[in-house]
Amino acid sequence: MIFFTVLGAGMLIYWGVCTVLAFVSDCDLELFFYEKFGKSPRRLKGKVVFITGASSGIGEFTAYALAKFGVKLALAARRPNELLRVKRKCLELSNNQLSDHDVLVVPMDMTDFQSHKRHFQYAVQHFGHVDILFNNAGRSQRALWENIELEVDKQMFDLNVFGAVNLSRIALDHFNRVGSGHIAVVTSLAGVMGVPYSGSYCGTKFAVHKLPKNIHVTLLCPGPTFTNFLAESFTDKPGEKYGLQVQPTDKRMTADRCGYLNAVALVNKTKESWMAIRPIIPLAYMMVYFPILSRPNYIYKLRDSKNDTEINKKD
Ligand SMILES: NC(=O)c1ccc[n+]([C@@H]2O[C@H](COP(=O)([O-])OP(=O)(O)OC[C@H]3O[C@@H](n4cnc5c(N)ncnc54)[C@H](O)[C@@H]3O)[C@@H](O)[C@H]2O)c1
Repeated sequence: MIFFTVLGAGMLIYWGVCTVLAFVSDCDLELFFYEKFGKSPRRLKGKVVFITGASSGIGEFTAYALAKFGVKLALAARRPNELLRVKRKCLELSNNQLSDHDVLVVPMDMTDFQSHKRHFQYAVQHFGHVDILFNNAGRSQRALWENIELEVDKQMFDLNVFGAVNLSRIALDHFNRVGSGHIAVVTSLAGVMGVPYSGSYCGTKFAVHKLPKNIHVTLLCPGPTFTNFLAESFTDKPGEKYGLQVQPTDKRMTADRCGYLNAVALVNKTKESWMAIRPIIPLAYMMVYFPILSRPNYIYKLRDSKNDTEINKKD
């Protein structure tokens, strides 16, 4: 009995501290601690990181955050010109820590699974090895779940889930051979708690939270971030893009800040890190610790049972 009382009190204190700190910080308690007192991303200098979706948004800014600390990079995405632009900026930001040879451009489509091995091997041959695979390429969605055509679900799972799964298996084979390695996956807070109008997207993000963990895996869960995300989002129809540009007045984390927090999470090898502007993190803590709050059915039931009582009273 005493054991459970102490355990309960401990959990309440932990939850309280997390929630209070989350109101003053833009990330979860563990990442908040590591940013202040943990290892600096400087320690990643000389490591090789393979980043997918490096041509824009979170992938691009994570590449910049790492380049500033002298991390060697394989930049993968579909558009070679955009990757070359990111490469030039990485070299500039590295302040002479990186040479042209240290930033490799790898044009590839994540849904062309047959090509994954060839592209990953290209980076391995170029650098001699890869230390970290940073699975980031992905697209969101804006659509009412009941209207989504199955083809859209399939395309989304191909990109957000099977692309990362297939490439991670190839990387794992390499990591097993060289005896070390680290896989990171940019999922989302939408993989921690459901968000409206993004049914299949949440499904893809929850799915990658369940990757097997026989190697160190870091799950990175950003909330809303300034990127091309909404412009590129799937809708309910195959081939359509949502096409909404985020506005400077929108409340979102900058991709620059998100990229830096990703670098902190990588060097400190966190298991799961959340990052978002206030007050999304305390909300996430509440949803995770009190999941009943995220079940609208429960609220409806409460309302219905109140109505029933009132009807019964009238009867
Ligand atoms: N922006 C947000 O608010 C937000 C929030 C949570 C999670 N995320 C996640 O962050 C990741 C990056 O998204 P972003 O916000 O930077 O969006 P973005 O559209 O700016 O970047 C997506 C990147 O993925 C690449 N990509 C898309 N399809 C590809 C394909 N078939 N093959 C290879 N590369 C492909 C794009 O070229 C681009 O480089 C995604 O996994 C997304 O789910 C974003």
